Amino acid sequence: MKTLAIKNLSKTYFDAYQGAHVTAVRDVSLNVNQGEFVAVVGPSGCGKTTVLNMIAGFIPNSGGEILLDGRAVSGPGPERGVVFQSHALFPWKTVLDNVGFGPKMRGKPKAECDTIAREYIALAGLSHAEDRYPNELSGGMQQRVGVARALANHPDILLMDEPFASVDAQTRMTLQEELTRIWQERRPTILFITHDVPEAVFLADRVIVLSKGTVLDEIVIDLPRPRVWDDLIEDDAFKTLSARVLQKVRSA
Ligand SMILES: Nc1ncnc2c1ncn2[C@@H]1O[C@H](COP(=O)(O)OP(=O)(O)OP(=O)(O)O)[C@@H](O)[C@H]1O
Repeated sequence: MKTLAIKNLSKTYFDAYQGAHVTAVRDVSLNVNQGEFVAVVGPSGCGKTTVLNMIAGFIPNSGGEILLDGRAVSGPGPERGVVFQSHALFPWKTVLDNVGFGPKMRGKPKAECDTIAREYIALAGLSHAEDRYPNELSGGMQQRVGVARALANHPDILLMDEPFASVDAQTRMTLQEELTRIWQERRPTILFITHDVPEAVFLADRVIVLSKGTVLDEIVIDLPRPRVWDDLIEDDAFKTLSARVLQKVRSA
């Protein structure tokens, strides 16, 4: 069982403007079990991205520990796939080569990279666009490529930092539905950061509310799957859970 276990994690930055240390994350403990979809919500500045960046290994932690499958995280690694708001695709590579980049880096021959890439491109509903370049794609399509590229690496965990924040509301809802479909088909372990409460409740099995750098509450989302907006938007259980999470975030 490949569990992400975070224990008493903390992060202190030196803020050059204030000329002082600021604590961005304090004493955060949380687990994400294999195949689970966990969302972290909280107001701006509560430390969401800092937590994700430490798990990704992009920045060192100041205290506590991060264990993936029992091993301490030190630096970035292919077993942790990351999807950001800005998709960071290679502009000079086609969709096929963007998605096949991870397998290529792992030394796989070109034909195998293409086969793996095509599988995930199809999963993301982009088979018709595999020869296109990123600047020929809409924002929503670019984000789908980012998800496919991360999954093609077969990561133990997918770390997603506000991946749908820069697309329009309609596309965002479609991407949320697609992500839950992909999750149900493949069951990747996902830690999803967002400040959008309905998004967190729609996607996750569990929502963790972060406040001022620490865990305020954890709410189990026991809504049935598959989840589609047409069913949930007026669903009483969805509304009640969203209101509960929102209340926590507002009290944060
Ligand atoms: N490199 C840095 N140097 C100094 N302070 C930082 C740095 N990065 C983040 N901080 C501070 O740490 C705190 C947490 O920031 P973080 O970006 O993790 O929050 P967030 O919850 O992701 O916010 P948002 O939703 O606005 O992205 C904030 O007070 C921020 O100003």
